[in-house]
Amino acid sequence: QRYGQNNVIMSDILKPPQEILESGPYVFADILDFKKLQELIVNYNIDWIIHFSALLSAIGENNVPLAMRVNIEGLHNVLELAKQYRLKIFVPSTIGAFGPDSPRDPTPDLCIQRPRTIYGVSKVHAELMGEYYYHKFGMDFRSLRFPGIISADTNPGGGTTDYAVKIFHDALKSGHFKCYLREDTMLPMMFIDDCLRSVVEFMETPESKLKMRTYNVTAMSFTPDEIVEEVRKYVPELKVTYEIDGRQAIADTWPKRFDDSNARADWGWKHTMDLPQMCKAMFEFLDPSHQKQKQRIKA
Ligand SMILES: NC(=O)c1ccc[n+]([C@@H]2O[C@H](COP(=O)([O-])OP(=O)(O)OC[C@H]3O[C@@H](n4cnc5c(N)ncnc54)[C@H](O)[C@@H]3O)[C@@H](O)[C@H]2O)c1
Ligand SMILES: C[C@@H](O)[C@H](N)C(=O)O
Repeated sequence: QRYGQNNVIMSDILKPPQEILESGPYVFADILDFKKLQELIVNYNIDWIIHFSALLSAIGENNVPLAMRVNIEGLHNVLELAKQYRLKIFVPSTIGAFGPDSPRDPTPDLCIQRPRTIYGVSKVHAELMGEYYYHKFGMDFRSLRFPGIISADTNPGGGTTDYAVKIFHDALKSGHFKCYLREDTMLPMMFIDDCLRSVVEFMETPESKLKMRTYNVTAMSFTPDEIVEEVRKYVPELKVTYEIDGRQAIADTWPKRFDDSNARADWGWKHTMDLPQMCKAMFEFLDPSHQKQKQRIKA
C-alpha cells in the first residue's frame, strides 16, 4: 500500500498461496542464481533489496551444507548485486548472532559474538560483510537483529523460537501443547506487525541519523511458562507437556533480554505489542470464536 502494489516484487522458490498472488507481482528467484537475480533487477528496475531468504537455526543444524550455500553464498550474491546496481539493501540478523560468551541479560549491540550454530555464524558474517561493503564501497547496507518473530498467517520456518507460534496452533487444534524448550527459557520476541514496521521505518530513516549499520530491536521477553499462562486465558483447559530437544542447547546460548536502546534513541524504534496484546492478536486471527472467549476474559 505504502509504495504502490506493483512496486514491491516478492520472490521465493516456493509456490505462493492465492492471496500472495493477488497482492502484487510474485516471481520465482533462487538466491543462488546470480544471473536470474540480475535479470530481475534490470527488468523490474529494482532499487531496494530486502533479503529474507535463509535457513533458520534448527533447520540449519540439520543441513549445514545447504545453510552455508543459502545463507552465505546467497548473501554474497545480493551484496554483489547491490554494489553493481547501486541498490539499498536490508539483511535481517538475529538474536542467534550471539552466543554463550555474549552477555545475555541484557545483550547490547556491541559485545562479543561467538555463536555456535551455522545460522548464527552466517548472520555474523552477513553483518560484517554488509558493514565492510558500506565502508569500502559506500553501499547503503542496513541490518536489524530480530528476536523470535510471531505471526499467525505463515508456518514457522524451522527456528528455535518456533514454540511461541506452535502454542497457538496446538491450543486450538488439540488443546495439548508439546513444548521442546524448558518452561523457564527466556527469549526475546516480537509480533510480525512490529517487525515489518521496523524494517520500513529503519529503511526510511535518513542516513545522517544512523550511528550504526546493524541494530538490535525487540518488543518483549517471555518464557514458555509465561506464554502458557497468557494462552490459558483463551484456552483454560490447555494441557502442556515438556519434551526437550536439541533446540534447548541453542536457546541456552541466546540473549534472554535484548538491549535495543540505540535503535530507540537513533531512529525512534518503538514496539506496540506486548505479550497480552500479541496473544489477543493471534487468537483474533486464528480463532473465529474468539469474540466469545474475549467476553469470558472480561467477565
Ligand atoms: N522468523 C524469525 O523469528 C526471525 C528472527 C530473526 C531473523 N529472521 C530472519 O528473517 C528472514 C526470514 O525468516 P523467516 O522466519 O521468514 O524464515 P522462513 O524459513 O519462513 O523463510 C525463509 C524463506 O527463504 C526461502 N529460501 C530458501 N532457500 C532459498 C533459495 N535458494 N532461494 C530463494 N529463497 C530461498 C524459503 O523458501 C523461505 O520461504 C531470515 O533471514 C531470518 O534469518 C527471522
Ligand atoms: C530467532 C530467529 O532467528 C529464528 N526464529 C530462529 O529461531 O532461528
